[in-house]
Amino acid sequence: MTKLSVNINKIATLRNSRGGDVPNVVQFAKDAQRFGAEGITIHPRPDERHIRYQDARDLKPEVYTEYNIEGNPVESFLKLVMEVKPTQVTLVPDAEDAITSNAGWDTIKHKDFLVDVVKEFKNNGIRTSIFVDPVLAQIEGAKLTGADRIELYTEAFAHQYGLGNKAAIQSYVESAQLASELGLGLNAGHDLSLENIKFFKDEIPGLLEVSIGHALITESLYLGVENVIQMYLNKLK
Ligand SMILES: CC(=O)[C@@H](O)[C@H](O)COP(=O)(O)O
Ligand SMILES: NCC(=O)COP(=O)(O)O
Repeated sequence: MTKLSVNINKIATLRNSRGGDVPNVVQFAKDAQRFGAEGITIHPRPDERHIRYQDARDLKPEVYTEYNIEGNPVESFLKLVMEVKPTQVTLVPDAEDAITSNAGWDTIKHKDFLVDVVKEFKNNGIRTSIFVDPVLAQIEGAKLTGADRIELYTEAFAHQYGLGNKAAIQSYVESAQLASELGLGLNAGHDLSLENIKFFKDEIPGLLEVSIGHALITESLYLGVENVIQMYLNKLK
């Protein structure tokens, strides 16, 4: 059984584009859970260009499924996560100006830093996950940080799958097998979609959770737009 955690960054992006509070991210999270989402993921960035730190606090009492906060553990992020105490924190090594996440951790180079951060989160009862590329040495490194889980960075898989290259799954299968041998839980995310999720899930053993945002919101627009246009036309008769 693989849990679906809905990443609501894009809802905040839409809200911020107009000022005001439409769409309301807390209401969206409540509705997403009502519709079956098994978790809510947010990825606050230091510039707060989509999810804001205050959103993370406002969501806390309303997220009764798994609450997953992702981000680079800079000082302000550490403080926020300690205050909000989500179910899980996913550590992602984003550069400040990155448009979106574009790489997993170098868990070997940053081992000492990650060990300290993971220990602090675990001491506060927060499950920890490390965002990594499907590279065996990096997964061994993630194990040495003391993290509970890894999140496999699936951008490369999604891109190759879209080009018809299903063999791109191989490094993810091997990564999943190693994670299982090492006793690491397995999450995955980035650019997963209705097009590629079934294949990914079927091929990857022990997949505990996927977090999906960009495609899920885009697909929701396309799958909903016909209905909404008809509703407007009915009101304009
Ligand atoms: C870690 C990951 O792959 C996602 O959290 C992704 O980075 C979403 O962030 P943006 O919504 O800022 O693209
Ligand atoms: N951890 C990945 C995530 O939360 C969503 O990434 P994406 O679906 O927006 O690419």
